[in-house]
Amino acid sequence: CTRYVLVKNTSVRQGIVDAVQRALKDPKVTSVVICGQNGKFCGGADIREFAGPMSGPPLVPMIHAIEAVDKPVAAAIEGVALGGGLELALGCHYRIAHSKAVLGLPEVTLGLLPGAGGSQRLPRLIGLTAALDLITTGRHVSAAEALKLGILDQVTDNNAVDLAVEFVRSVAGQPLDSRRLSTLPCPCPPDVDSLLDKVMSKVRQRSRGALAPVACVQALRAAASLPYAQGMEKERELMATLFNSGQARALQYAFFSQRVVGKWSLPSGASWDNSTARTISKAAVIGLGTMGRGIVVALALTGISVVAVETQEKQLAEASRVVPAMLQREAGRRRLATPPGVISFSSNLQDVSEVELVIEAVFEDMSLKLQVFKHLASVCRPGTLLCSNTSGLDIDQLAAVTQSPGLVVGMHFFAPAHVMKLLEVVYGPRSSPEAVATAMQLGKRMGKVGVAVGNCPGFVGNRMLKPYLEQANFLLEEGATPQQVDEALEEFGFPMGVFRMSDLSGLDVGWRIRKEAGLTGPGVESTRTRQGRRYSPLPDQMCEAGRLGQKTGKGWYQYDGPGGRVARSDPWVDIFLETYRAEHGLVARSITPEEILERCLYALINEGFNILQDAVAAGPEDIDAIYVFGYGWPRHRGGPMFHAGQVGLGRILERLNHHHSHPDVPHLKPSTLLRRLVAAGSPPVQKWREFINKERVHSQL
Ligand SMILES: CCCCCCC/C=C/C(=O)SCCNC(=O)CCNC(=O)[C@H](O)C(C)(C)COP(=O)(O)OP(=O)(O)OC[C@H]1O[C@@H](n2cnc3c(N)ncnc32)[C@H](O)[C@@H]1OP(=O)(O)O
Repeated sequence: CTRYVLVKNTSVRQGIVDAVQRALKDPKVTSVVICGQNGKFCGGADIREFAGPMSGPPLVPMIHAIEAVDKPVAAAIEGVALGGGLELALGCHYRIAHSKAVLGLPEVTLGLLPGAGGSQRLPRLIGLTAALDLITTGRHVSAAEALKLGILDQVTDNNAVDLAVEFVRSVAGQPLDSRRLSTLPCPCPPDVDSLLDKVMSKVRQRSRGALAPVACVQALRAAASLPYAQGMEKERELMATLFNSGQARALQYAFFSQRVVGKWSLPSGASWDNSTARTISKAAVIGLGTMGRGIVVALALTGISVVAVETQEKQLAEASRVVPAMLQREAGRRRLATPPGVISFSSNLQDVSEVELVIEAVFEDMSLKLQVFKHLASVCRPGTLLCSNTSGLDIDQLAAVTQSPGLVVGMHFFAPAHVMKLLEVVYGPRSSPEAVATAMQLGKRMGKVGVAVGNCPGFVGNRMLKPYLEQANFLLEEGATPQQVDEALEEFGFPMGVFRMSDLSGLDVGWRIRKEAGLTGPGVESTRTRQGRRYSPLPDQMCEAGRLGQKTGKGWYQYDGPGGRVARSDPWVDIFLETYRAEHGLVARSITPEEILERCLYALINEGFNILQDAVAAGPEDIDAIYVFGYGWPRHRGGPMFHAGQVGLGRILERLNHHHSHPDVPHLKPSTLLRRLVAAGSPPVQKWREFINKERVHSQL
């Protein structure tokens, strides 16, 4: 990393060891201040170095040696003190920070724990309860919060290094024993065991199957119950287990994927570093349903003035009441004092004439969207960027009805739009680099992880979801229950299985799309083959029976009335499935969780390979970021494409071939790209981009 001082970087550690030794030996030095370069204290270990063997002075003894020094040592924290950076500061006797500094122990988000004494020193400094919160969530805290928690001794709006120098001079000669955290007892509440048990069950529930949060609680239990040296031994053991786990590799990959997708590039050669984004200060949102309202809030939170338009009076009145409250709540959650943006509500499309960018968020219906785009093209001043919040419709068709198709892109938000991190920025064949750059930059301002994707039905996320859903329905036909399928997926780490999710989002969403595609509806014959492919009419029949999910109180599960949230299995569904199988001459068989995972996940992964092959996504990181941030793919499994690499591409190919050859499980024909990767010796995921580009040059894809 060029911008942050990283302690695992060998030369930095060696530099600190040498300087401290010089200071110790020099009788003229009475006190020491450790600071970073260029206003940044330390971002922690260099994550890239985790892949190789560690060289140079180890961190743990280095921090211990600093703590043992008999001259006062202060950390002057500017910018960030994260991970190993904060652990270094905890080894110092005093911590002085600038008011804008950010502190934290985010190791858990990288599949690790604070393994340079942080898990043992922090609870001794701020108490077990607060340390459990910071270490198991990895959340960053402001200097003000850190001061309140007791992590910092002083905070300044002026120069933190100057203050630290003045401070350590003032305490030179004073006893340091009480400042050496490793020597202190850990302040614990009286019911320490019950607290630890409670936190353990919370982290297990929150991050199903993730190892690091569990190890963090174990390390903190050691801090609470053991002397420091034994606690350190436990920290070392736990760290060694985590360090070599696939989960740490997956989470570190996810950290870099999130940054890789920001450096977008299009097949045309346009990219983040050769395209100029416009800065937007006034925008409009058309359509104030659930999505539109969330988008208005997300925009307003960035300080952009928003014209919120809804032509239906009732919906407009409701939105005018609900949106300000949503904005207030979200601003509070993000600890923003007052919502900065200004929102004006209108029922007149004419009122968007002065804005720089419009996001259309009307109902997902092409003819309606075309009508809105035509209208916008006539109302907006020339040069206005027109974006559609569509989840899979053709962006180019929308662009075609405007005078400037280059200024049209898709901005696919995920519900709730002011909360969910993912934003697919969809470029059509005519979208200009400027339009893509502006949408990506706007996404970043809204705190989203923006991923630039090509224009095809469903884009990346929903295109991959289709074969996944299809296989889940086929499994019901073959003998599985919705609970069995959901349990296998939830055990894998999804927060919700496919049927529970479908009940939450409403079964009618997919029903409408299938009707538009002519797959179901009046006049369509009720067979298990439609448009030449195996088709399961099960979800259509559920909708026909009025079971639309949570909103009707009944779907794949039953709920306590419409809008109910707690899913309970429903004997009606079992009878429905049995009757269906009998009608179609299907004999239920027993289906294992392994088969469920293979059929659902490998189908989704296979579509991911097709997407890479078609250049709809620039690289596997794009797909993985989409799935982690928008579709609940467990982050500790990196993303579907990373997971494929972990399982082994050869194995995925073999299982897809196996299911594909089964007479009743078509659709799983392995993608050409997957075959070619396997033939090339299954290179690691980080090499796929290069491989694909080479194959494309040689016309092998
Ligand atoms: C017995 C063994 C003992 C070993 C114990 C080791 C214990 C220590 C463990 C750790 O310290 S783990 C690392 C903890 N630190 C972090 O998790 C910080 C991660 N970084 C961030 O949160 C952010 O990057 C930031 C520092 C808050 C800055 O955010 P900003 O938005 O300003 O910039 P970014 O785009 O995120 O980053 C810029 C650039 O820097 C790269 N980078 C950032 N942090 C690291 C890192 N820790 N390691 C490697 N590289 C890092 C990032 O990827 C960007 O690179 P480019 O994309 O520009 O190439």
